Amino acid sequence: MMENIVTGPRVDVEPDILSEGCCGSQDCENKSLKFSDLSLEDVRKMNENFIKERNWDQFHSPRNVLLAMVGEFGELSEIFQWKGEVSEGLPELTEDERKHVGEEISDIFIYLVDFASRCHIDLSKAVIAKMAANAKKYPVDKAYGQANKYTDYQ
Ligand SMILES: Nc1ccn([C@H]2C[C@H](O)[C@@H](COP(=O)(O)OP(=O)(O)OP(=O)(O)O)O2)c(=O)n1
Repeated sequence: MMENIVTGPRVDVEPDILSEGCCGSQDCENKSLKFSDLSLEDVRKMNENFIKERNWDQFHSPRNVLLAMVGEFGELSEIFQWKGEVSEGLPELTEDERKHVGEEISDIFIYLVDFASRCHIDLSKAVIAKMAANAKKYPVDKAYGQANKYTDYQ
């Protein structure tokens, strides 16, 4: 068992976080929308270790990582294609499909963090800055209850 999945050299073990509380499955009583605690920097470091151990830096140019991420969006879309509208919590999907969604969004997220890092963009700062910009562009008094583009009320 590994002491620290973030700073340790390997990440291919069962991390403790997986045994803590709700798995998010449809049968689980705790359908909380809260995520378990994990920082973007933790993900970046874990993935950096994963890539370095395999000598894969040579393949992970920003362009290659971006294309890999787009490919994973395609795989995610395949789960939903031809199904019609799907409600929050995905009750229309089977348990296997729901698990598959979790895997594909994780691939997308892992590639996104890698992409940001390869572009030398601090993703945590960029997200906070963008959310602040969004709040300015979409003031509550003007945007409340309507989904128009901000340019409609400028
Ligand atoms: N050169 C690579 C290959 C894989 N990965 C990591 C990032 C993704 O999280 C995951 C992607 O692995 P696969 O390409 O095997 O894709 P899937 O896991 O989606 O498998 P499949 O395409 O069979 O569904 O592994 C990576 O960082 N760099």
